Amino acid sequence: MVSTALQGLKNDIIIAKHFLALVTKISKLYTAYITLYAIVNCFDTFLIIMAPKFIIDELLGEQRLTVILTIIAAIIGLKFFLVCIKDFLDSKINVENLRIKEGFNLHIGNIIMDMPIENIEDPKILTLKKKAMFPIHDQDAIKRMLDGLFRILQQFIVLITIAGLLSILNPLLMLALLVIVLLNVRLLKNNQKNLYDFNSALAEFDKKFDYYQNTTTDYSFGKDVRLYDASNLVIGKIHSCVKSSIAAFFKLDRIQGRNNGLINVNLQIQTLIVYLYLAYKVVTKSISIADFTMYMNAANKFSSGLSDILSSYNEIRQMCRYLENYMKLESIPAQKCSESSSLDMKREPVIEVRNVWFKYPRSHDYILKNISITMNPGEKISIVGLNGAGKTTFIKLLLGFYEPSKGEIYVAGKPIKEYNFEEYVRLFSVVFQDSKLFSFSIKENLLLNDHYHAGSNQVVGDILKRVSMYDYVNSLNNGADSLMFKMLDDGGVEFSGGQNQKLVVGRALHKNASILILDEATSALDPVSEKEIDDIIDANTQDKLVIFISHKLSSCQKADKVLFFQDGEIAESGNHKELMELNREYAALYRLQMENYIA
Ligand SMILES: Nc1ncnc2c1ncn2[C@@H]1O[C@H](COP(=O)(O)OP(=O)(O)OP(=O)(O)O)[C@@H](O)[C@H]1O
Repeated sequence: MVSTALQGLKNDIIIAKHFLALVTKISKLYTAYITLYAIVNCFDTFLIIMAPKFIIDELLGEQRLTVILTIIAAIIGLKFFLVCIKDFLDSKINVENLRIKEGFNLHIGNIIMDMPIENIEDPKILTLKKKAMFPIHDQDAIKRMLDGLFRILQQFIVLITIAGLLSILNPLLMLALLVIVLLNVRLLKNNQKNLYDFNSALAEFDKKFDYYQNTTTDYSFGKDVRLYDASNLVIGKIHSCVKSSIAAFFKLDRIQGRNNGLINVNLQIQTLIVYLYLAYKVVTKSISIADFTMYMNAANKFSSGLSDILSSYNEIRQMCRYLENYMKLESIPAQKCSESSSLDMKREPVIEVRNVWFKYPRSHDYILKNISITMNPGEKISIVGLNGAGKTTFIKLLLGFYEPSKGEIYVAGKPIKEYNFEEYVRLFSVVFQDSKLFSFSIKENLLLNDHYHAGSNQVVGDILKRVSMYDYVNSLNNGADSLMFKMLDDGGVEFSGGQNQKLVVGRALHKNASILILDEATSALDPVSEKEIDDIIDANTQDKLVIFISHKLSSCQKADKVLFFQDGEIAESGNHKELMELNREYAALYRLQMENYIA
């Protein structure tokens, strides 16, 4: 039991130290301001305890007007000085607190951007992200933890002084105060445990609520919601989510209310004990009226100080529980590992897929089964198959987003996992059907990090010409500097699905990587644009390995190799002619598609 408690304490110290170090890295001044605040608060407390004694002593003693006025002036002056310092520190701490929040946002953003894609798709990681960010955004966890640490420091100084004062009067009185404080701490601890459980449950509700809410406001969902009359279903899900979170809130409120009531009763009992004891001391002339006031203040400050230390500690523990999730998220290794070997640029990036099996994390069934294939530079490879056959999954493995469950993929003679990820993905230009454009300018979207470079306007012009968008973009008021989409600015430009896809293809061609992957890249294009883009791709990728996934089997005719995926396996492979002669599934599907076109 004791060792578990010690282990818990050790854990909390590690967490607190970690966050203190992170905070100091973001803002060096924050800890300095908050320490100064704690020291000023100590002075304030001593002033509250001692000041009345001096006045009352003089009032009940010699009653010298000048002395009384001097004491009052000194107290007011000192109090004013302390308040000014506290106000000054408060404003500084608030500013630094904002800086720290932003710093943590940036930190978490970097962690997520560096995370392997498989983690970003993982619902458990999404919940962990929610749980990690919730306390920082909604609970002010960092500030509360640091406040707690410095409150403990402050109260510790105060308590040692008061404990000495009260022990001289009567050690038993101190013991009684200690017992009541401990009872209250237990109740507070119970409150905090319930609050933690509640907030953990709330993160789950929040994740669902955000998703459902998004379906009501996101334009891309909006179309389907209206067309398929799904609004009742979505609203029903929001209602049930809200109902569950309200029920959890009521439960929390009931427990907190009961505990807070008991804490108040204990506090009243404590006040009664101290009043009775000090009154007895005054009646028996053991202490003066001024001493009565001073001891009364000291006793109040002692119990409130001790409660504060213990509740601060509980608060720190609770914040540590919250922040553990943040540390768990931080501990997820980034996609790249720096000691990985470099790509040998002199070697041709031949891809050899050797007996690869794959299932998604936490899934039972293999999505890819015993895939083996070699792909050489300059080859045009078409991957086809019915929905769900595993085509995109295969691409995700090639890109190193996921590692095979069994088998290995070699590129330029080395397993993918031995490469530095950032360097490895430079080999690929990829266009997915749902590739994203950002709400940035057209130029930034096309060039990304290269948009700062000199001559970037010329480069953008060339890209736009290649994808037949030059005239259209030039006709816009701000040309290639026009902001895309209206999310951030009403003046943003909204392109059609096909135009967006042309820009995505332009971005991929500009990257000029050795391997081009097109996953249904031209599915949103009209026949004229599709032919244009196909020609552009053909003209720009002569020496490159091009892998394209398409449901239009006619596109396979120009491929050097067609891989027909069926239930996660390469069921047929060869060129179009060979597969037609084989006269199996591919040939049947091809004929079916041709008949449909003719019909
Ligand atoms: N992130 C994921 N987690 C778990 N299963 C997944 C995930 N992504 C895809 N799957 C499953 O893997 C299987 C293959 O999906 P994949 O997207 O690779 O098929 P596809 O051949 O590209 O299909 P389509 O032609 O419809 O695009 C599907 O059954 C799908 O449900």
